[in-house]
Amino acid sequence: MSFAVIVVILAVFATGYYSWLHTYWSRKGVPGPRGLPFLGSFYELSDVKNPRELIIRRWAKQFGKVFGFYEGATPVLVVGDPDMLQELFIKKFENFNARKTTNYIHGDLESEKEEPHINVFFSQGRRWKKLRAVTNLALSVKSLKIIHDKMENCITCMVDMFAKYEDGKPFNILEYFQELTYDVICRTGLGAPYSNQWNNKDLELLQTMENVKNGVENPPTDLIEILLEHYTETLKVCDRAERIEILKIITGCCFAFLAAGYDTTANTLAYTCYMLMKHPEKMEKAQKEIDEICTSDSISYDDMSKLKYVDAIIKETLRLFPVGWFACSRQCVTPTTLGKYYIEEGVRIEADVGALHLDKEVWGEDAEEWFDSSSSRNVVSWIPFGAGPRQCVGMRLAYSEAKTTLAHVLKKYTLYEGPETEKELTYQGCTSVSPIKVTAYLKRRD
Ligand code: HEM
Repeated sequence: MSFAVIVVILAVFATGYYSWLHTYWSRKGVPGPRGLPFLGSFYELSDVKNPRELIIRRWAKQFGKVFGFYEGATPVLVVGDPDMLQELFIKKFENFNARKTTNYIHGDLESEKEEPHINVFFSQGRRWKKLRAVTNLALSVKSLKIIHDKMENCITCMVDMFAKYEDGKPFNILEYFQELTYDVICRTGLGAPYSNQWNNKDLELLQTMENVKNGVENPPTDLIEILLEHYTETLKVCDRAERIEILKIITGCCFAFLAAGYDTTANTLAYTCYMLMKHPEKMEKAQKEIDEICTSDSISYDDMSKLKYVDAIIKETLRLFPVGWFACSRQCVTPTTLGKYYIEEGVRIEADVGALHLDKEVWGEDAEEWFDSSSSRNVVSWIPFGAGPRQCVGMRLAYSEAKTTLAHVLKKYTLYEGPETEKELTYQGCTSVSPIKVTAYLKRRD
């Protein structure tokens, strides 16, 4: 048999096998797009100019609350049904404790001898439990109170820069929030010594790395130091291998904070300001609350915690613009059923956060409106931070940062919509989606 004939036979077999793999969902009676041979919908969902979330929204309209597609040969189930999501995130957490990911890139996600890039976001099983415990500690209320002043300092730096727009010039407020949230993570998380907004090429982390080597003597002032303090006693007595393990855990945490906490919070702030500009009466109500509670120049952690109306508008913004949608996923680690479907190991599940947050059965006929508060009977009908034991560990930091920022901005300025403000937002990004621009105008209040 000639070489060419062997190649043709192999190609036919491979195509047949992959086509059969792509009948996984239809064999279970689940609708959905089959996509391209071999690739499934992988290619379509990786187009930066055509955000993934918009494609999922289109498919949901076509196929309903539960549908399946393929990433290469791997089946992915998209679920917008609250009861099935409750099973996925909470009741059957042990069967679905892994995040949907591509093991080819991230290596062994569970063992203690994993490759170095593993962090709490990607890990699974025992490894995740260990990393999550450390991350919980770093982002506890106690830690947030420790870092509050530094965070507030980054915010006032940003608000000071707004002075150049007091003459009514339009500006892209999203860019400022991106600079801010990056700055906040660098200063409160990674040990950068001062604010470096709009000039952050050289993040001075060397001092922190020295601290990592030596252990810290003074009380901690940022998240790296809080983690180091946690390990101080162990670092004094442990051997080199353990020390390296601890360093890997700390750098993994820092990487996760940076990757997960930067764009998400910046986008949330930009969307909230956009909605406030469209609803000046709600901005006024927020300003009234801020004026009543935040009576001194500085806004303390306790003042921030009392801002109930500001809290409600952020939550409601996250319902309409669920910026962390891409992260709301799981992978099956032990076969089980989900709803009426039997799910094998390795199958990936994504929550259809967009459909869930706009579900008229849950939110009413006017689900697409921006209300003053988000409340629903079902615990998994509002999941901008995910749900269950793997819910976003940075949620409290995100709220505290977003609320303190809004309070400082709105205490000093009124934002308003002008001729260049986007009538409709346009989006970019593939996995995580951001508005391209949010053009704001501001007016000093005093
Ligand atoms: C508005 C801002 C934010 C949103 C909407 C958001 C959303 C999410 C979502 C949806 C998940 C997945 C949850 C799940 O699987 O159930 C997640 C996980 C995570 N987020 Fe956030 N996040 C935000 C801010 C932050 C911040 C500020 C940090 C840290 C500095 C952070 C750190 C993490 C980490 C480490 C995980 C992985 C948790 C785990 O797997 O155990 N996030 N986030």
